[in-house]
Amino acid sequence: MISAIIVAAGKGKRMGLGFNKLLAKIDGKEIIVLTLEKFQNSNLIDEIILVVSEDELDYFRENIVNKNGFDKCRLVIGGKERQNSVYSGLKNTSNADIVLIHDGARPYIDEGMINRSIEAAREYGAATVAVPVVDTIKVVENGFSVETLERSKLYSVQTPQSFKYDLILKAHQFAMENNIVATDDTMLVEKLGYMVRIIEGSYANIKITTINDLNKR
Ligand SMILES: Nc1ccn([C@@H]2O[C@H](COP(=O)(O)OP(=O)(O)OP(=O)(O)O)[C@@H](O)[C@H]2O)c(=O)n1
Ligand SMILES: C[C@](O)(CO)[C@H](O)COP(=O)(O)O
Repeated sequence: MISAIIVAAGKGKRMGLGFNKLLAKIDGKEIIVLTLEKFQNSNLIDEIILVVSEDELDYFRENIVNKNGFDKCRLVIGGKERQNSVYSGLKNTSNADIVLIHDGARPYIDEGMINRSIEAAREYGAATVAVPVVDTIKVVENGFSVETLERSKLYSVQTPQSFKYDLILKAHQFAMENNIVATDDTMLVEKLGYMVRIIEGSYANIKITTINDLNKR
């Protein structure tokens, strides 16, 4: 069983629309619909766990899932932080052996990334799509550069992030027991001492975060 956990329970504060940015439309379709279509149409994905906020559950059920015929999709309620939402999704999969965890805010993923993610999770246990950074990255303290990192070793990490189910569940449980907070899920697996495979993402696979991202392709 291959489950896709799509996290969509955020508030979109940096977008500043006053509502969930995933309901903003690009070319006439909600961002979350563009994302869900990719997984609904994949013949490798058996179920979609869509994680939403409690106050938006009914809206998403009627206007996103039912209206668009996403029959692979089950809705669950997320939490305060992205990490809590992912864990809620993990606890509601149906006997998954592989899970893909994906930001609802990344609508421009393609079938190749989904397929590579599944293959890599099977082979390595943990994987993430990523792209080599193109800017020079510096460590800054008090407004001054204190270190310039070696660019050839730096990657910008995206989603899907894919895992053997038992491993990512153990990693989230370890994080809760040890108050570990992470901005992505592969970091939690690394905290358990496991290696994470880096697989090819795309510079088009942006996370829609601020208003300027709405016009990017
Ligand atoms: N408590 C949360 C926070 C975020 N997310 C989801 O995680 C993805 C990546 O998070 P981000 O881009 O930061 O979305 P927001 O948290 O909504 O943005 P902001 O930080 O600007 O409020 C998004 O699809 C978002 O809906 C979630 O499911 N639950
Ligand atoms: C998971 C992620 O998309 C990897 O780049 C990113 O860390 C999410 O960050 P956010 O602040 O929760 O959007």
